[in-house]
Amino acid sequence: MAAPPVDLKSITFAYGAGELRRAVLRDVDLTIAPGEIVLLTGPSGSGKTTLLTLIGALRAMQDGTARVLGQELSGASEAERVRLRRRIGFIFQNHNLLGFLTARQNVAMAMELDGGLNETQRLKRAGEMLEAVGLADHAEKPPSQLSGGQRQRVAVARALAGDPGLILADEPTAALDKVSGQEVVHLLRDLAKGRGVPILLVTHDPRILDIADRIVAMEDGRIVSGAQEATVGGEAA
Ligand SMILES: Nc1ncnc2c1ncn2[C@@H]1O[C@H](COP(=O)(O)OP(=O)(O)OP(=O)(O)O)[C@@H](O)[C@H]1O
Repeated sequence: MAAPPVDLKSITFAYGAGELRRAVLRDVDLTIAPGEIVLLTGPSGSGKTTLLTLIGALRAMQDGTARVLGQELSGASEAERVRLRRRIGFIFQNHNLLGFLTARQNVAMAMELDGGLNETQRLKRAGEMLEAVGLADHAEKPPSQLSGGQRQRVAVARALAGDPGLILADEPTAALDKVSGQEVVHLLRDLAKGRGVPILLVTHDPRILDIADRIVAMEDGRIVSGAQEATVGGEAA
């Protein structure tokens, strides 16, 4: 069986030092299987975003071991973390598109670090990705001329454009109405499933739980349900 793209063991993390030190993750174990879509839920402050940023190599680990796309994060250098980040597609609540670039240029930018393509090829591939998210007619517009749902679809296209091994999404529907939010996550699910890319998505939004293969619930820095992947073809864990 292929190695899991995400394999966390005994992750413990605290912010602050000395008397201000506060544990926000306690002994977290989590495995995500190839192609699996996992939703991470739980009350505000339970540690979801902190866990996502550790997996995304956006902050340094403290205790425990985390293997993400084959890279061990415990003791990893900044250069190793940067290399890993380039292999991950990130989607955030407020889309993080650059206002002075068109939708197509925003998507193409995600491929700049992947030296394999020249600019013409990147812009062509960006156009194909925008078509895949239903925005072929909007490719030359800046984000300010797009609706919230359209912007988030550009963010989906951008996250997938670099052929990532993993997608990490933090509240991608928080700023969207029900219909736009569902459209965005269904699109994300279909594109990721078609490519076999696993997704870890943090959400408070009960309207999108149906896209999940598994729902992981956190409370006060611990996973309280869903830590084990479902056994494919066997009984669920
Ligand atoms: N940079 C930081 N410095 C200090 N404390 C932090 C920092 N970031 C988060 N925290 C605290 O850590 C705890 C966990 O935060 P985190 O953002 O991981 O939770 P969350 O489950 O994602 O919450 P939400 O659903 O509100 O986004 C919270 O109590 C938060 O106040």
